[in-house]
Amino acid sequence: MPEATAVHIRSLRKTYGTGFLALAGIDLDVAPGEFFGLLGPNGAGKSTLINILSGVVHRSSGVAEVFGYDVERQYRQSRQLLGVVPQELAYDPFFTVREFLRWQSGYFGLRRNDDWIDELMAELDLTDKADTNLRALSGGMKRRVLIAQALVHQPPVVVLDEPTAGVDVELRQSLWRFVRRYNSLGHTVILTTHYLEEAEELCERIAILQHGQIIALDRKERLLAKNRRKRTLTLEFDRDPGELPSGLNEVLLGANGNTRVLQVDEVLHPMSEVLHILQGLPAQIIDLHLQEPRLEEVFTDLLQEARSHG
Ligand SMILES: Nc1ncnc2c1ncn2[C@@H]1O[C@H](COP(=O)(O)OP(=O)(O)OP(=O)(O)O)[C@@H](O)[C@H]1O
Repeated sequence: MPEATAVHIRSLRKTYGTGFLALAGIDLDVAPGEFFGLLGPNGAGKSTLINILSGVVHRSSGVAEVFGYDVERQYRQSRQLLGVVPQELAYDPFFTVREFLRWQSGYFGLRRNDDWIDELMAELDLTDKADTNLRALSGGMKRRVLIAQALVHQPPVVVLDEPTAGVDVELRQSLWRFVRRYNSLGHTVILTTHYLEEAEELCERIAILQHGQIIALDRKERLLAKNRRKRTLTLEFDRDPGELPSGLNEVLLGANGNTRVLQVDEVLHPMSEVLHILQGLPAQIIDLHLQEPRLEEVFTDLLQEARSHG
């Protein structure tokens, strides 16, 4: 296997037959062993990008490689190194879970793969469904099978396309435990999700895609820090503080009894200044809570910014 980045993408463009430009020149490198998040609103181009990597969609131009293998010219090699968990099964084969996983192993030229299949089923809590027909499985169980089938050949890169959409909390957490463990073994994980808290919890680096372009790409902490301007300050007073002094009244998000919630901008409202203003009030602060921005807010801000510049 050539020494290379796990996924290497340069000037990648995709125009669909309708003339619609779904990817407008993407540059992206994902390092081996990384847990990478690909975020973006509906229609941003995430699935198009993933489908190009897995050879389902043809690119219009540009470079797309998995460990140095071109996704089209060296399809067999690149596909062997990639496991893709689709949003759903395109078809419902008349197979039991075990048969399906064996059949999928055969696709990758693996004839004796039962040890790994057993391990996968155990890890994904599928063991007691091994002989159940796929058509008889619940949606959640099918999700597990989708993950298992993407990993039958133990690919060094696994791409999960919104794998937890519509999945209950318990299953989501067990899936994440499993994916985390797979990543900790040194495998690369690329995740697309609409659950930002999920990306925030799992991913080391995040790209935000909009209208087929990357509008932000950075380590999660830096993405959060760069946008660490607006923090939410919740104040509890010993009595109703009435109207807040000017300078703070403008950033009041909400008021309830003796509680006031402010959205403070780190630059415009340094905390020392805010506290100084508040000390001038007759009401005393008895509790105070400062919340840093979540990825959710950063995401919304970035999309709005990109829209206003676009
Ligand atoms: N086969 C196709 N023909 C024409 N347009 C397409 C085709 N597939 C996707 N598109 C368009 O390309 C754009 C990007 O779609 P894509 O599915 O890649 O987005 P996405 O980011 O994965 O969205 P979602 O979060 O909804 O899955 C969308 O506007 C979509 O309508």
